[in-house]
Amino acid sequence: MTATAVEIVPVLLEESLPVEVSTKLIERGHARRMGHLENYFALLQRQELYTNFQIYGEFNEPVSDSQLRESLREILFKHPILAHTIIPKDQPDFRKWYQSEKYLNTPYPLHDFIRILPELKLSDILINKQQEEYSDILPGILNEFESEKKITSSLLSRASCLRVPIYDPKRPNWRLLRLSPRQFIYVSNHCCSDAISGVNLFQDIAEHLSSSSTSSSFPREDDKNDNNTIFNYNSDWKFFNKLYDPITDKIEYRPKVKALPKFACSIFVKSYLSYFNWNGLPTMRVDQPLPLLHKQFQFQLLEFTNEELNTIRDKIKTMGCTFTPFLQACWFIAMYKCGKVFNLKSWKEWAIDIAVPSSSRRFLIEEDDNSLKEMYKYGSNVGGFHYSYLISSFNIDRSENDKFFELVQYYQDGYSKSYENGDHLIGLGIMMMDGIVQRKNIDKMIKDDYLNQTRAGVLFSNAGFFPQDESKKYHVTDLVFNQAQGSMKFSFGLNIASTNVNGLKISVNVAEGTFDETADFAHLCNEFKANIVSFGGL
Ligand SMILES: CC(=O)SCCNC(=O)CCNC(=O)[C@H](O)C(C)(C)COP(=O)(O)OP(=O)(O)OC[C@H]1O[C@@H](n2cnc3c(N)ncnc32)[C@H](O)[C@@H]1OP(=O)(O)O
Repeated sequence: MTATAVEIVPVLLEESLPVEVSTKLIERGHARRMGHLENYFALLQRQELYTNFQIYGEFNEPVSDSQLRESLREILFKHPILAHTIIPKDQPDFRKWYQSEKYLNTPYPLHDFIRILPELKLSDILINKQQEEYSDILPGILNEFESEKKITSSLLSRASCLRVPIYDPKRPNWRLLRLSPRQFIYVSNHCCSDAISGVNLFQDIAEHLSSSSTSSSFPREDDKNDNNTIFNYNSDWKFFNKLYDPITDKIEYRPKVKALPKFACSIFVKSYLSYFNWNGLPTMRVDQPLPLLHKQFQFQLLEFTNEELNTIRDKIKTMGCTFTPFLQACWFIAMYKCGKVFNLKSWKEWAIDIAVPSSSRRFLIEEDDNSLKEMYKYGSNVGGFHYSYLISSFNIDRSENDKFFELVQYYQDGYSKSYENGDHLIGLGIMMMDGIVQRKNIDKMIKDDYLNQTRAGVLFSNAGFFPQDESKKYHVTDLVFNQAQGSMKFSFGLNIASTNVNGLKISVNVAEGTFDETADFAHLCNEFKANIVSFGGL
């Protein structure tokens, strides 16, 4: 990196507390500064680089507003990270401030504070009750749902444009959208939340409703029992657990110096020897007018029943593999065979990059029980690797089962190694290194890296398999995970989740301009589906 003005401006240490954060709140563990990873997701919002991710969740039974309110009350006391908001820097127009040259040219090694909200009402959570704020987008989503009564590609496409503002003094960084008495969409701007958190919220609501007795564990003061209030901090603060320490305090994301040459090589391959989406539009900020934002990605939802999922799971298990590398191989072969993605004549196009996010909770070291994993079940607790794969290795026909599973095994080995050798954390860990945090403005670094760039490969995000106990009075019957890449430089996005009730759901998206015709994207998705059917033993 070259020397820039960023390096010579003295580090600004914000020693004084913002007015919204008292020492009392900090002592109670109800306010603290964000960690490096939490700050990364906050900067994606303040620099307008990412819209949201969603988890569509369906319950077997209707869930009323009052059931929802009571469940959230219990869950939020236990997991106060769900009740947080971020406190902006003390600037009159703080949104402009975060995008000003002055801010962007100053390193801020101390990140902004989060604190538990002073009060939370169900109407702060339910988008349906925020008609005014969402007037441009909500009617379209609800009308779309009314006509189909189920989750569809075009509904996901609309939902991918929802925004959840950060730095809201009254509302947290997530919302619920009620589609019907049983069907909801969890929408998060990714601040202190990830796909697993969204799934956990649905599962915890079902768990609470299945087990709830008539008396609450957290009695309310009578006058607050207004059918809307979830909590009031002043009267309820004793019920809240402490906010956990940022996961980056528990897990070392920062790479060892000896890992850096390999990382530099991989950047070289990604930059000079890889697939680039020259036809697509360059990446842009996400604060675009809605019609333009809506057009940026095309979506397709692929569905497999639970019986089909079981067959696939059995087949890949007998081959000694897990699900993600299997799907990954099916996808790349489809990209190759559809004939419309790779420019096979270019001497520079050898590889394509793939980023696979993972839950970094796997790296938490439990002392005596599972309490740490339980504590961190909500949060932006992710890692992931970002590799390049040889395009020529994808040339496999559906008749070549052995060759196919050799490729899956190769990916599988890569996964296993990445959990041990630090590859899983290095991409995010680089921006947490002291030399960078102390000397650079991270917002600027990421913004410059993400914006106005040609898109490249694939963001392959598998939230996982979430088995449900169908004997429980309330349980989750369906999950769909969806997001658009925003300014993250990927042309293709796959977001995956499954249950043992309604099976496997894969939301695939492609950036505008990648294909000349809509039919080409449909063809790619059909190839992908046909590969899953064929190699999955269906
Ligand atoms: C907006 C955002 O939040 S982005 C981040 C979202 N993504 C995540 O959080 C990623 C969470 N997932 C993980 O961390 C995963 O471990 C990965 C993606 C790194 C690797 O996945 P895998 O190697 O497929 O599986 P993993 O070892 O976790 O799987 C456990 C089991 O579930 C199976 N499985 C995993 N995903 C699925 C699925 N979608 N459907 C069915 N079964 C699945 C595996 O095959 C494996 O089965 P087995 O125990 O019978 O062998």
